[in-house]
Parts: sequence; structure tokens; C-alpha cells
Amino acid sequence: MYSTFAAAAMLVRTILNEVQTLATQLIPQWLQVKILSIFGQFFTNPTTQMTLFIKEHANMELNELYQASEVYLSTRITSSIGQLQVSKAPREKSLSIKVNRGQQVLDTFRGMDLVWEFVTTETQQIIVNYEDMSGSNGKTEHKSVTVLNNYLPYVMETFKCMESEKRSVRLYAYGRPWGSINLDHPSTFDTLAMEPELKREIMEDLDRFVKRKDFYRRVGKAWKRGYLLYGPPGTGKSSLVAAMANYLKFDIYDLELASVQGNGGLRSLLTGTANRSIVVIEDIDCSAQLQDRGDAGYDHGSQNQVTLSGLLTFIDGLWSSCGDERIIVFTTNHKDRLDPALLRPGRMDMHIHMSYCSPNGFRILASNYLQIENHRLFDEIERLIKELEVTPAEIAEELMKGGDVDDVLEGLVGFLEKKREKQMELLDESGSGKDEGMETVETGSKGVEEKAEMEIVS
Ligand SMILES: Nc1ncnc2c1ncn2[C@@H]1O[C@H](COP(=O)(O)OP(=O)(O)OP(=O)(O)O)[C@@H](O)[C@H]1O
Ligand SMILES: [Mg+2]
Repeated sequence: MYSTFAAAAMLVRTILNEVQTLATQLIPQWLQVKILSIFGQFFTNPTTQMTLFIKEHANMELNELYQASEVYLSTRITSSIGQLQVSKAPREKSLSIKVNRGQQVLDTFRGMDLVWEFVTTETQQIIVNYEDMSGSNGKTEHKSVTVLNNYLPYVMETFKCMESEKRSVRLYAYGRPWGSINLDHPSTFDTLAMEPELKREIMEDLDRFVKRKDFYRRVGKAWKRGYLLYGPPGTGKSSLVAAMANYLKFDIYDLELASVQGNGGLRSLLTGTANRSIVVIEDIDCSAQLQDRGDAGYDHGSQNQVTLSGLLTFIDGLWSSCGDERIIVFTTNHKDRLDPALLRPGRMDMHIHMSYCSPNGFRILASNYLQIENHRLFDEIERLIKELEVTPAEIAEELMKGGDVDDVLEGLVGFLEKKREKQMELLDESGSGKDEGMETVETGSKGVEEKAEMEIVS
């Protein structure tokens, strides 16, 4: 319950809010500050009202405090709030409830009343008002310090906890601005058909990365990590990215380089991504501009092209000065076609080779799709898999076909045998028997070690 005085103060505050909203739209910022301080003194003495403006973007970058505030306010929804935004995306499991623009949310912190308000101006912003009833006796500064040093960090902390607990990872596809959907990709490290050793190494690398904030600070390096995933189509590169995101609970930004307008566009796009995220650039070899680098310095690219040098400069430079816990992943089907500049030590921290399915990989897929750990046909299937270049995607497709387990596995054997015949025919046609494919069939295997490998570049 508010006292009469508090109710009057509330009215004044409402008037002030109107003035502020108008002021932020029409009047330069330095003048706003002056006007507000005069109004504040005039109307609210001895009560001193303080106002914080939290804009969606600050210096062209996403303002993390804005993001945090939006999430935090959804925890402060009470029956007194008249308007809420309610939505449910097809892939989301629960409703998303947000405070609507223009609505006020009341909060208290260490005996202080705070009033939050979403304001839509030219740029989205949130306003926090709080007042100090003892302003005349010099405690204003004390309360401001509390808000800045304790309350806002508490808002950030609440946001971080909620983010780490959230069950779904968001996938942002490049658009304007980044549009997001919930990533309901079931891929996890458990379901990935990869050599267990490689899987473990990647997970350990990720664990080490997220734990080493202080290390990165101490050695003066940007807290980022780059992975290059290479291998034929259907071997699980995109699935691995989803598994990494699900494992770390990082959001994914899927960047289509072809639609980015020049290095400037790239810069503003990437600075618009949040911390604790993975930026993925798929099929990097297919981006003509990136191969066509020539000797151009990084400022000389055409205005509408993203050059490799622009990209690399960004990776090297911009994330050093802003952004924490960033992961960048490039994928390619043809590592040999990449510009050597991208492969140099220090560019990508790990090169991960995703290759054809191995017997181990098959067992993981069988366990996922059929919930079986063994079967009389396993030996035969594994023998065929060792002889062939067959991708996990091809095997997964066979395992998804309906019927009972025997039917499905017999179908898979048939599929693998047909594939082997085709490969033999191709080899007969090529005649020489000296190409790599012949070697694969004759030796019976490319070697399990070769099928999934990883290099740590630095
Ligand atoms: N290693 C794997 N483990 C589990 N499933 C896999 C694996 N590789 C492929 N799959 C299955 O095949 C589908 C396609 O795989 P994915 O998109 O990850 O391949 P990719 O290597 O990214 O291919 P591309 O080079 O064409 O982008 C996945 O959705 C998944 O069902
Ligand atoms: Mg892919």
C-alpha cells in the first residue's frame, strides 16, 4: 500500500516519465539531462528521482544489460501489470510471457522502490526510475551507488542464471535484424556418431575454454575459440555444431556470408551477436569472394563483398576488444580449397575432420534409432561399413525406415551391398585401380583412426 505522499510522488513520476519520453525523442541528450534535473528538483524536492536509460544498442553493439533487463522483468510480473505479450513459437515447449511496451513494473531492492518501464522510441529502451526520499540529507549518491554496483549486477546475475538453466538453445539466422527460432535440434554429443576419443577431446576442449576466463585475461588474448569442421556432406558437421551449442547452452548465429553487405555489414552483424554464442559460417569454400582474396589489403575489398581478409581481421581484432565467450565455427566440404591464410596456426584453434561412418559410429546410430546394442547382423554390417565410404546421414536414413528391427537392419545390409556394387562398377570403369577409391575397397578400410581425426592447431 502506498501512502498519500507516495501516491503523489507516483503521479509526479508519471508526469516526469511523459516528459522524459518526449525529451528522449525530441531533445539532444545533454539538454535532456539539464531539463530533467531542473524538473526533478522543482517537483520532487526533497524526494530525488533518478533515472537510468537502458538502450537496446550501445555504440552499435547489442547492450547486454537491455537483454538482461527484458528477461529479468519477466520474473517480476504481477497481477498489477495490465498488458503482457504472450506468444508460443511452434518449436517452443512453453509460452513466452513478456511485459508489453509502455507497461510499468515495480520492484524493490534493499528497501528501495524501483519502477521499470519499456519505452519505444526511435531505438528501443528501458527506463528505470528510483527515488530517494532522503535526497536532502546527502544519501542520494549512496542509493545510486547501490543501484549501479548492486542492483544492476543482480539483474545481470539473474539473467545469466536463467540463461544457463534454459532448456532450449536459440538459433539465429541472418536476417535484419537477427531473427531467432528455438533450436530444437536433437543433436547432442550422445547421439553423434563419432569416435568416442574425438568426442571426448572436443568436449574437454569446450570445458577448458569456458573455464578459462582468467587465463585469457591474463595472457591478453580474446576469450574466443575457433573450430574448422571439414569433411564430406552428411558426416555430421552441422550436427556437431548443434551438439556443441546444446552442450554449452550457447545460442547459434548462422551466418550466410553471401547475403552480408561488405566488411562493414559483417562488422555490424557480428557486433550484434550476444556473448556466449557460436557464430557458424557454413560451406566456407563455396563463398567465391573468400577465395578471391588476391593481395588486397583488408580495406580494399569491394564495398559489397566480404573478403577473407575482412573476416580474418574481424576474428583477430574485433572480438579482442568486445565480446566474451565467443566460438566461431567454419564448415567446409573441401579443406584443400581454402585459402591458406585461414589454415595458418592461430586462425582456427582446432581442425576437426568429420568423415565416413565407422563401426563405432554405426553402433551409436543403431542405439539412437533402434534402441539396440547388439544384433546378429551387426558383424556383417560393420564389415561392409569398413569397406565402404558411407556417411552417417545415409545410414541414419536407412535406420529411420519403418518396420521391425530385423527388417530395418536387413534393409541396411541390402543398401550397403548395393553401394559396394556401385563402387566396384565405378572402379572397373575407371580401370586403373590406382585411385583412392580402389585403395579403399582393396584395403577394406580407410582405418578407423583416419575416419575421425582432430588437429589442435594452437
Ligand atoms: N556423425 C553423425 N552422427 C549422427 N547423425 C548424423 C551424423 N552425420 C550425419 N547425421 C545425420 O544426417 C543428417 C545430416 O547431417 P549434417 O547436416 O550434420 O551433415 P553435414 O556434415 O553438415 O553435411 P553438409 O556438408 O551437407 O552440410 C543429420 O541431421 C543427422 O540426422
Ligand atoms: Mg552442414
